[in-house]
Amino acid sequence: MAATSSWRPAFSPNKDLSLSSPSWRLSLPSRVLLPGRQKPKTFIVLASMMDAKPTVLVAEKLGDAGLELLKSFANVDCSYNLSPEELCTKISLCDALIVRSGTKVTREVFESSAGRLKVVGRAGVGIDNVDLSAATEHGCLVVNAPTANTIAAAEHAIALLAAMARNIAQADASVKAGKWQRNKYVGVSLVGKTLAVMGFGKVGSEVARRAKGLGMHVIAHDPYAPADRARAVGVELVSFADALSAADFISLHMPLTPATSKMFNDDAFSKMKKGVRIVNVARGGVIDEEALLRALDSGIVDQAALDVFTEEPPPKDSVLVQHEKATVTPHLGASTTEAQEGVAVEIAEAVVGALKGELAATAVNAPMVPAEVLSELSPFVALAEKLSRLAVQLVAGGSGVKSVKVTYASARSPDDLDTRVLRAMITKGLIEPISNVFVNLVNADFTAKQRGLRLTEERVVLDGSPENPLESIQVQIANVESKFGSAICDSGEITVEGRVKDGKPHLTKVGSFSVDVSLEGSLILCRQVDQPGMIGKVGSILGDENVNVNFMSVGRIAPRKHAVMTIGVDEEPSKDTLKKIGEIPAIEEFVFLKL
Ligand SMILES: NC(=O)c1ccc[n+]([C@@H]2O[C@H](COP(=O)([O-])OP(=O)(O)OC[C@H]3O[C@@H](n4cnc5c(N)ncnc54)[C@H](O)[C@@H]3O)[C@@H](O)[C@H]2O)c1
Ligand SMILES: O=C(O)[C@H](O)COP(=O)(O)O
Repeated sequence: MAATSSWRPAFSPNKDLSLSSPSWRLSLPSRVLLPGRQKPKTFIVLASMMDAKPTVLVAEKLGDAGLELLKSFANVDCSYNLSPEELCTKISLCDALIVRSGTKVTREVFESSAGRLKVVGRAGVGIDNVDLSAATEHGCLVVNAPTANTIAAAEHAIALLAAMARNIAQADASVKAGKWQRNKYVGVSLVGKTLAVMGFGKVGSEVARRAKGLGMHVIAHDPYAPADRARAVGVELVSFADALSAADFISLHMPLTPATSKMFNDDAFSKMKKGVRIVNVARGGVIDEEALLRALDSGIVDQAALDVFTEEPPPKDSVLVQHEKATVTPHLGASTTEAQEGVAVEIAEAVVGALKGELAATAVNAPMVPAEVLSELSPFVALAEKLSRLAVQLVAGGSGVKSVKVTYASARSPDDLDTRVLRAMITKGLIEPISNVFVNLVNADFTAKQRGLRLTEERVVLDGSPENPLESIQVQIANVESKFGSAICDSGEITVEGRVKDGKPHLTKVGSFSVDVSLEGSLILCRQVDQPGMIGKVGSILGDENVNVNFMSVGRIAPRKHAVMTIGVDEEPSKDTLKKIGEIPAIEEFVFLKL
C-alpha cells in the first residue's frame, strides 16, 4: 500500500479557494471551501502534490464496480479480516475506510489515525458498528449507503417469514438426515394473518408491501413514520402495545440505538399473542436474546427467524442458534449480487465525493445542506469565518471567550435562511486562531461545546428584496477585554460587522465605527485623532518597508474627533514597522490582525 500523506483533495479551479486551510476537510462542495491564509508560493507546492492519491482502506468485501470506482481516484488497500490491532496500525496511513457490519470502528481507530482519516464509508445502512461520537470529535465524516440494499433486506425478511411458517430449514435438514417426517413439519398459512412491521422505514415499508401481496393484514409501529406513507401502502400505524397484542407475525425493522436496544424483552414478550412468530432482519441487539429463549421455551413465541445477533458471529454453542424453533441465517439480508454491487457503487461515490470535499448526500454526522444553498451562501461562509477570526484576535490576553452572539441581517424570512454552515465557520474562526484544533462542519458544534463556547444566533429581518440570502453578519464577543478598546461597542461587546461586496467579504464596522475594508491579506486597525495627513504618514511607513496596502478606510465619529483607520496589507509588517506606526503622535491605539 502506498503511503501518501502528502495528498490533498482535488484543486478547485476557483482561485478564491485555497487548500492551505484545513477547511478542505469540510464536507462542503469545493466551491464553498473557505479562502485560505496561504501565500501563492505554497499554492504551487500543494499543486505539485496533486498527483499523489489518497489511500482508501477497504476492510470488508466490496463489489467490483465500487472497487473500480475507488481505484480510479485513490490507492485502494483491500485488507479483510483485520484484527482490531491491525486496523489501528493501518489506519494511520489511510484517508478513508470502508466497512460493512463486520468491522467495529471504535474510538481507538479514530485516535490511531492521528487526524489522517477523513471519511468512514459504511457500505450498508446500519452504522451501529461505527463510534459516531468519536468520529465527530475527530472531525471525521461518516457516510453510509442507505438505499441499495433495501429490497434485498425486505426480500430476506419475506423469505424468512415464509420459510419459518413452513418449517423449510428444519424440514430440509431432516430430509438430508435421511428422514421423512411429513406430520412433524406441518406449517401455518400466511394469508389472513396479522403481520406487525416494527419500524416502518425503507425496509419495513417494502416488507409491508410484499406481505400485503401475500394476503396478510399488515399493521405497523413506528413513532416517527409519517401517517401518509403508511396510508399510501395501506397500512395502519399503531402503538407498540397494540402491535404486540394484535400480531400473529412480527417483523423487526428499526435501527439499533440506545432507545431500541433490547426493546423486545420479557415485558414485551409477555404482551404478545401466544404462538406469535418473529422475524429479525434488523439488528440482534433490539432483542433481549435471553428473554427470547425464555419466550420460545414457554411457547409465547412459537418460532423465531433470525438473520442478526447481538454478537456476530454468535458463539458456536449458542442455545438460541441451536434451538429447534429458530431458523437462522448469517446476516445475509443485504447479501444479494444486485444489492452488493449497488451498495459498493453507492458507498464508493459517497467516499470519493467526500474526499474531493464535495457535499456528502449520505452524511450521517454532518448537517445536510443542499448544494444550491451552499453555493448561494459561499461568499458569506468566507465572511463568517473572517469576521470571527478577526473578532477573537481583538480579545485581550487572559479574557476567555465564552459568549458569542451572531446577528444575521437579511430580507429573507428566518425560515428561508439555513445558518448551520455559517455557524460552523464562525466557530472555526473563533477557535482555530487560539488553539491547535482543526474545526470543520462535522465537529464544529462539538468543539464549541467542549470548550464551553456558547454561540447564540439572532436574525434581523430587513425590508427589501430577499434576493440576497444575507445583507450583513455581526459577530459580538461578550464579557471580555479588548486589546483595541475602540472595538468595544456602546453595549460593551467586541463587535465586528461585515457584508459581501462584489462577491468579496468586507469589514464594515468595528465597535461603533463604520469602516469599509476588503477582508484580504491582513489588517491594521488604528484609532487616531482625526486630522489631515494620517493616511499619508502610515502609508509611507508601510511603503518604506515594501508592505503593499490593498485597502484603506477611515471611519470617524465627527470631523477632527476620534477616527478608526483600517488598512489592509498584503504582507505582514515587521515589528519595527508596526512600532513606527504606533509612534505617530496622533495614533492612540493600534492592532495588527491576521485574517
Ligand atoms: N440484515 C441485514 O442485512 C440488513 C439489511 C438492511 C438493513 N438492515 C437493518 O434494518 C434496519 C432498518 O433499515 P432501513 O434501511 O429500513 O432504515 P430506515 O432508517 O429507513 O428505517 C428505520 C425506521 O425505524 C424507525 N424507528 C426508529 N426507532 C423506532 C422505534 N423505537 N420503534 C419503531 N420504529 C423505530 C424509524 O423511524 C425508521 O422509520 C436497520 O437496523 C438496518 O441496519 C439489516
Ligand atoms: O445495515 C445493513 O446495511 C445491513 O445489516 C447489511 O450489513 P452488511 O453490509 O454487513 O451485509
